[in-house]
Amino acid sequence: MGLVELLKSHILCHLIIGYVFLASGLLVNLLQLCTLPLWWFNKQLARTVNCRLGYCISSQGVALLDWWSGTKCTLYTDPKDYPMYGKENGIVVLNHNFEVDFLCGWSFCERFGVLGSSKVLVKKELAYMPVIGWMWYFLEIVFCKRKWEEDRIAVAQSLKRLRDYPENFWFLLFCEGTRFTAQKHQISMEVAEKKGLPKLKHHLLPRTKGFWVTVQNLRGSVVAVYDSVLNFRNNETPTLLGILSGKKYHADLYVRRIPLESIPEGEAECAAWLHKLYQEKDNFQEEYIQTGRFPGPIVSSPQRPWPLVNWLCWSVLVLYPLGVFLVSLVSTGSTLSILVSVAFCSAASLVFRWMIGQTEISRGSGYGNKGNNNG
Ligand SMILES: CCCCC/C=C\C/C=C\CCCCCCCC(=O)SCCNC(=O)CCNC(=O)[C@H](O)C(C)(C)COP(=O)(O)OP(=O)(O)OC[C@H]1O[C@@H](n2cnc3c(N)ncnc32)[C@H](O)[C@@H]1OP(=O)(O)O
Ligand SMILES: CCCCCCCCCCCCCCCCCC(=O)OC[C@@H](O)COP(=O)(O)O
Repeated sequence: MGLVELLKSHILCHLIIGYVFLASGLLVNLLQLCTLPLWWFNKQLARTVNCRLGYCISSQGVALLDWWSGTKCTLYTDPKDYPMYGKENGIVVLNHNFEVDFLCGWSFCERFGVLGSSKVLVKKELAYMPVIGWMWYFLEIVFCKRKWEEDRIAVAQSLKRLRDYPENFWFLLFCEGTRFTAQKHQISMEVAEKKGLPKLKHHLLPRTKGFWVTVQNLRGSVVAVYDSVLNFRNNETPTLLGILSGKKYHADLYVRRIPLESIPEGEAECAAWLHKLYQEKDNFQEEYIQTGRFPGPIVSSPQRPWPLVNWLCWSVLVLYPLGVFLVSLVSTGSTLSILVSVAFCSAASLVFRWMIGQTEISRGSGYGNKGNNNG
């Protein structure tokens, strides 16, 4: 292991990265709070400002993936569709097998200039997470309880609000509703069998209501569905802790652009369309596993330097006062103030570790497990 690798895997580096993320993130949350009065005077300006502020947080995740761990993300897509990416609103339908799929998603959003404005249908539990969850309130992210009876009105209302959004956005949908595990897969295939649907090998059976309600409510504002399939080379299953330790992975993403007008309007027809899409996605995954590649050509989608620049700026901004504080603490501080500072740092480290834990499939919810549809 080289010196740089050793350094990247050192806990002190992780603590510094965690501190920069939490301190800058909470500062940005505070700035977002300050934009509240602006919503009354100029809603569109408030939204644009919040997109920029949100970028300050989510691009740190991209910097971690692209620049710190050096993970490569390769795009397979039709070159004819490529110029449209980032220039129109799209619904992204992605498989949900990996703990860092959201980071790869963010990385592609960044490359196409839609990171600050990117949206997702996300479980309500994540709304309470400091920094990310609080940022999402101001970005008008759509939250769901994964209980259709309670979600149907609220989700439709949140979606309707996005119709006049001033920035181009990608709306991410994990139609499987939860991360892939062997047990959830087995149970969802029992449901598929009962419904007379073909079995899927690499996906859970998609939940169709969220997709239908999204397509219905964003019609006219969203132009296309981006059917996306993500996998990692060498059968790797990357983790956020691995990325934090500087481990390099290689992601491959296949994107297929499907015009929204080709999707049926009726609920049953739309559900059937989605089930067919998942059978095709399953075939693409099988092809990847057999051949190590997705169909179609590789299109170069270069990284931009802005996530790194943003990260360095925030690091200077929050590490400098920390340094000054630590020097004065050591030189003039009482034992009590040193103890209080140590306790505070330990609590912040625990919060950071807890946030990372939210990405871990082994700590995932029981939703989709037997007798626990909504756990
Ligand atoms: C590549 C570019 C990427 C771009 C990235 C862009 C943006 C990035 C932005 C942010 C990144 C951050 C990422 C954060 C990640 C976190 C994401 C999540 O939180 S995923 C979880 C939340 N999302 C969803 O659940 C979406 C999918 N779910 C739905 O659509 C649901 O329908 C619902 C609207 C949530 C409602 O949930 P409910 O449980 O009530 O579902 P249903 O009514 O659909 O369920 C009943 C239905 O399902 C059948 N059933 C029962 N058991 C199962 C089972 N195990 N598997 C499948 N189906 C099952 C049951 O028979 C019912 O069937 P029917 O509909 O016929 O009645
Ligand atoms: C410098 C930059 C540092 C960045 C460090 C980032 C620190 C930690 C940030 C955590 C951010 C987490 C935000 C997204 C969490 C995504 C978790 C996820 O994918 O949710 C799963 C749900 O879909 C389904 O849940 P399950 O039913 O599978 O359970």
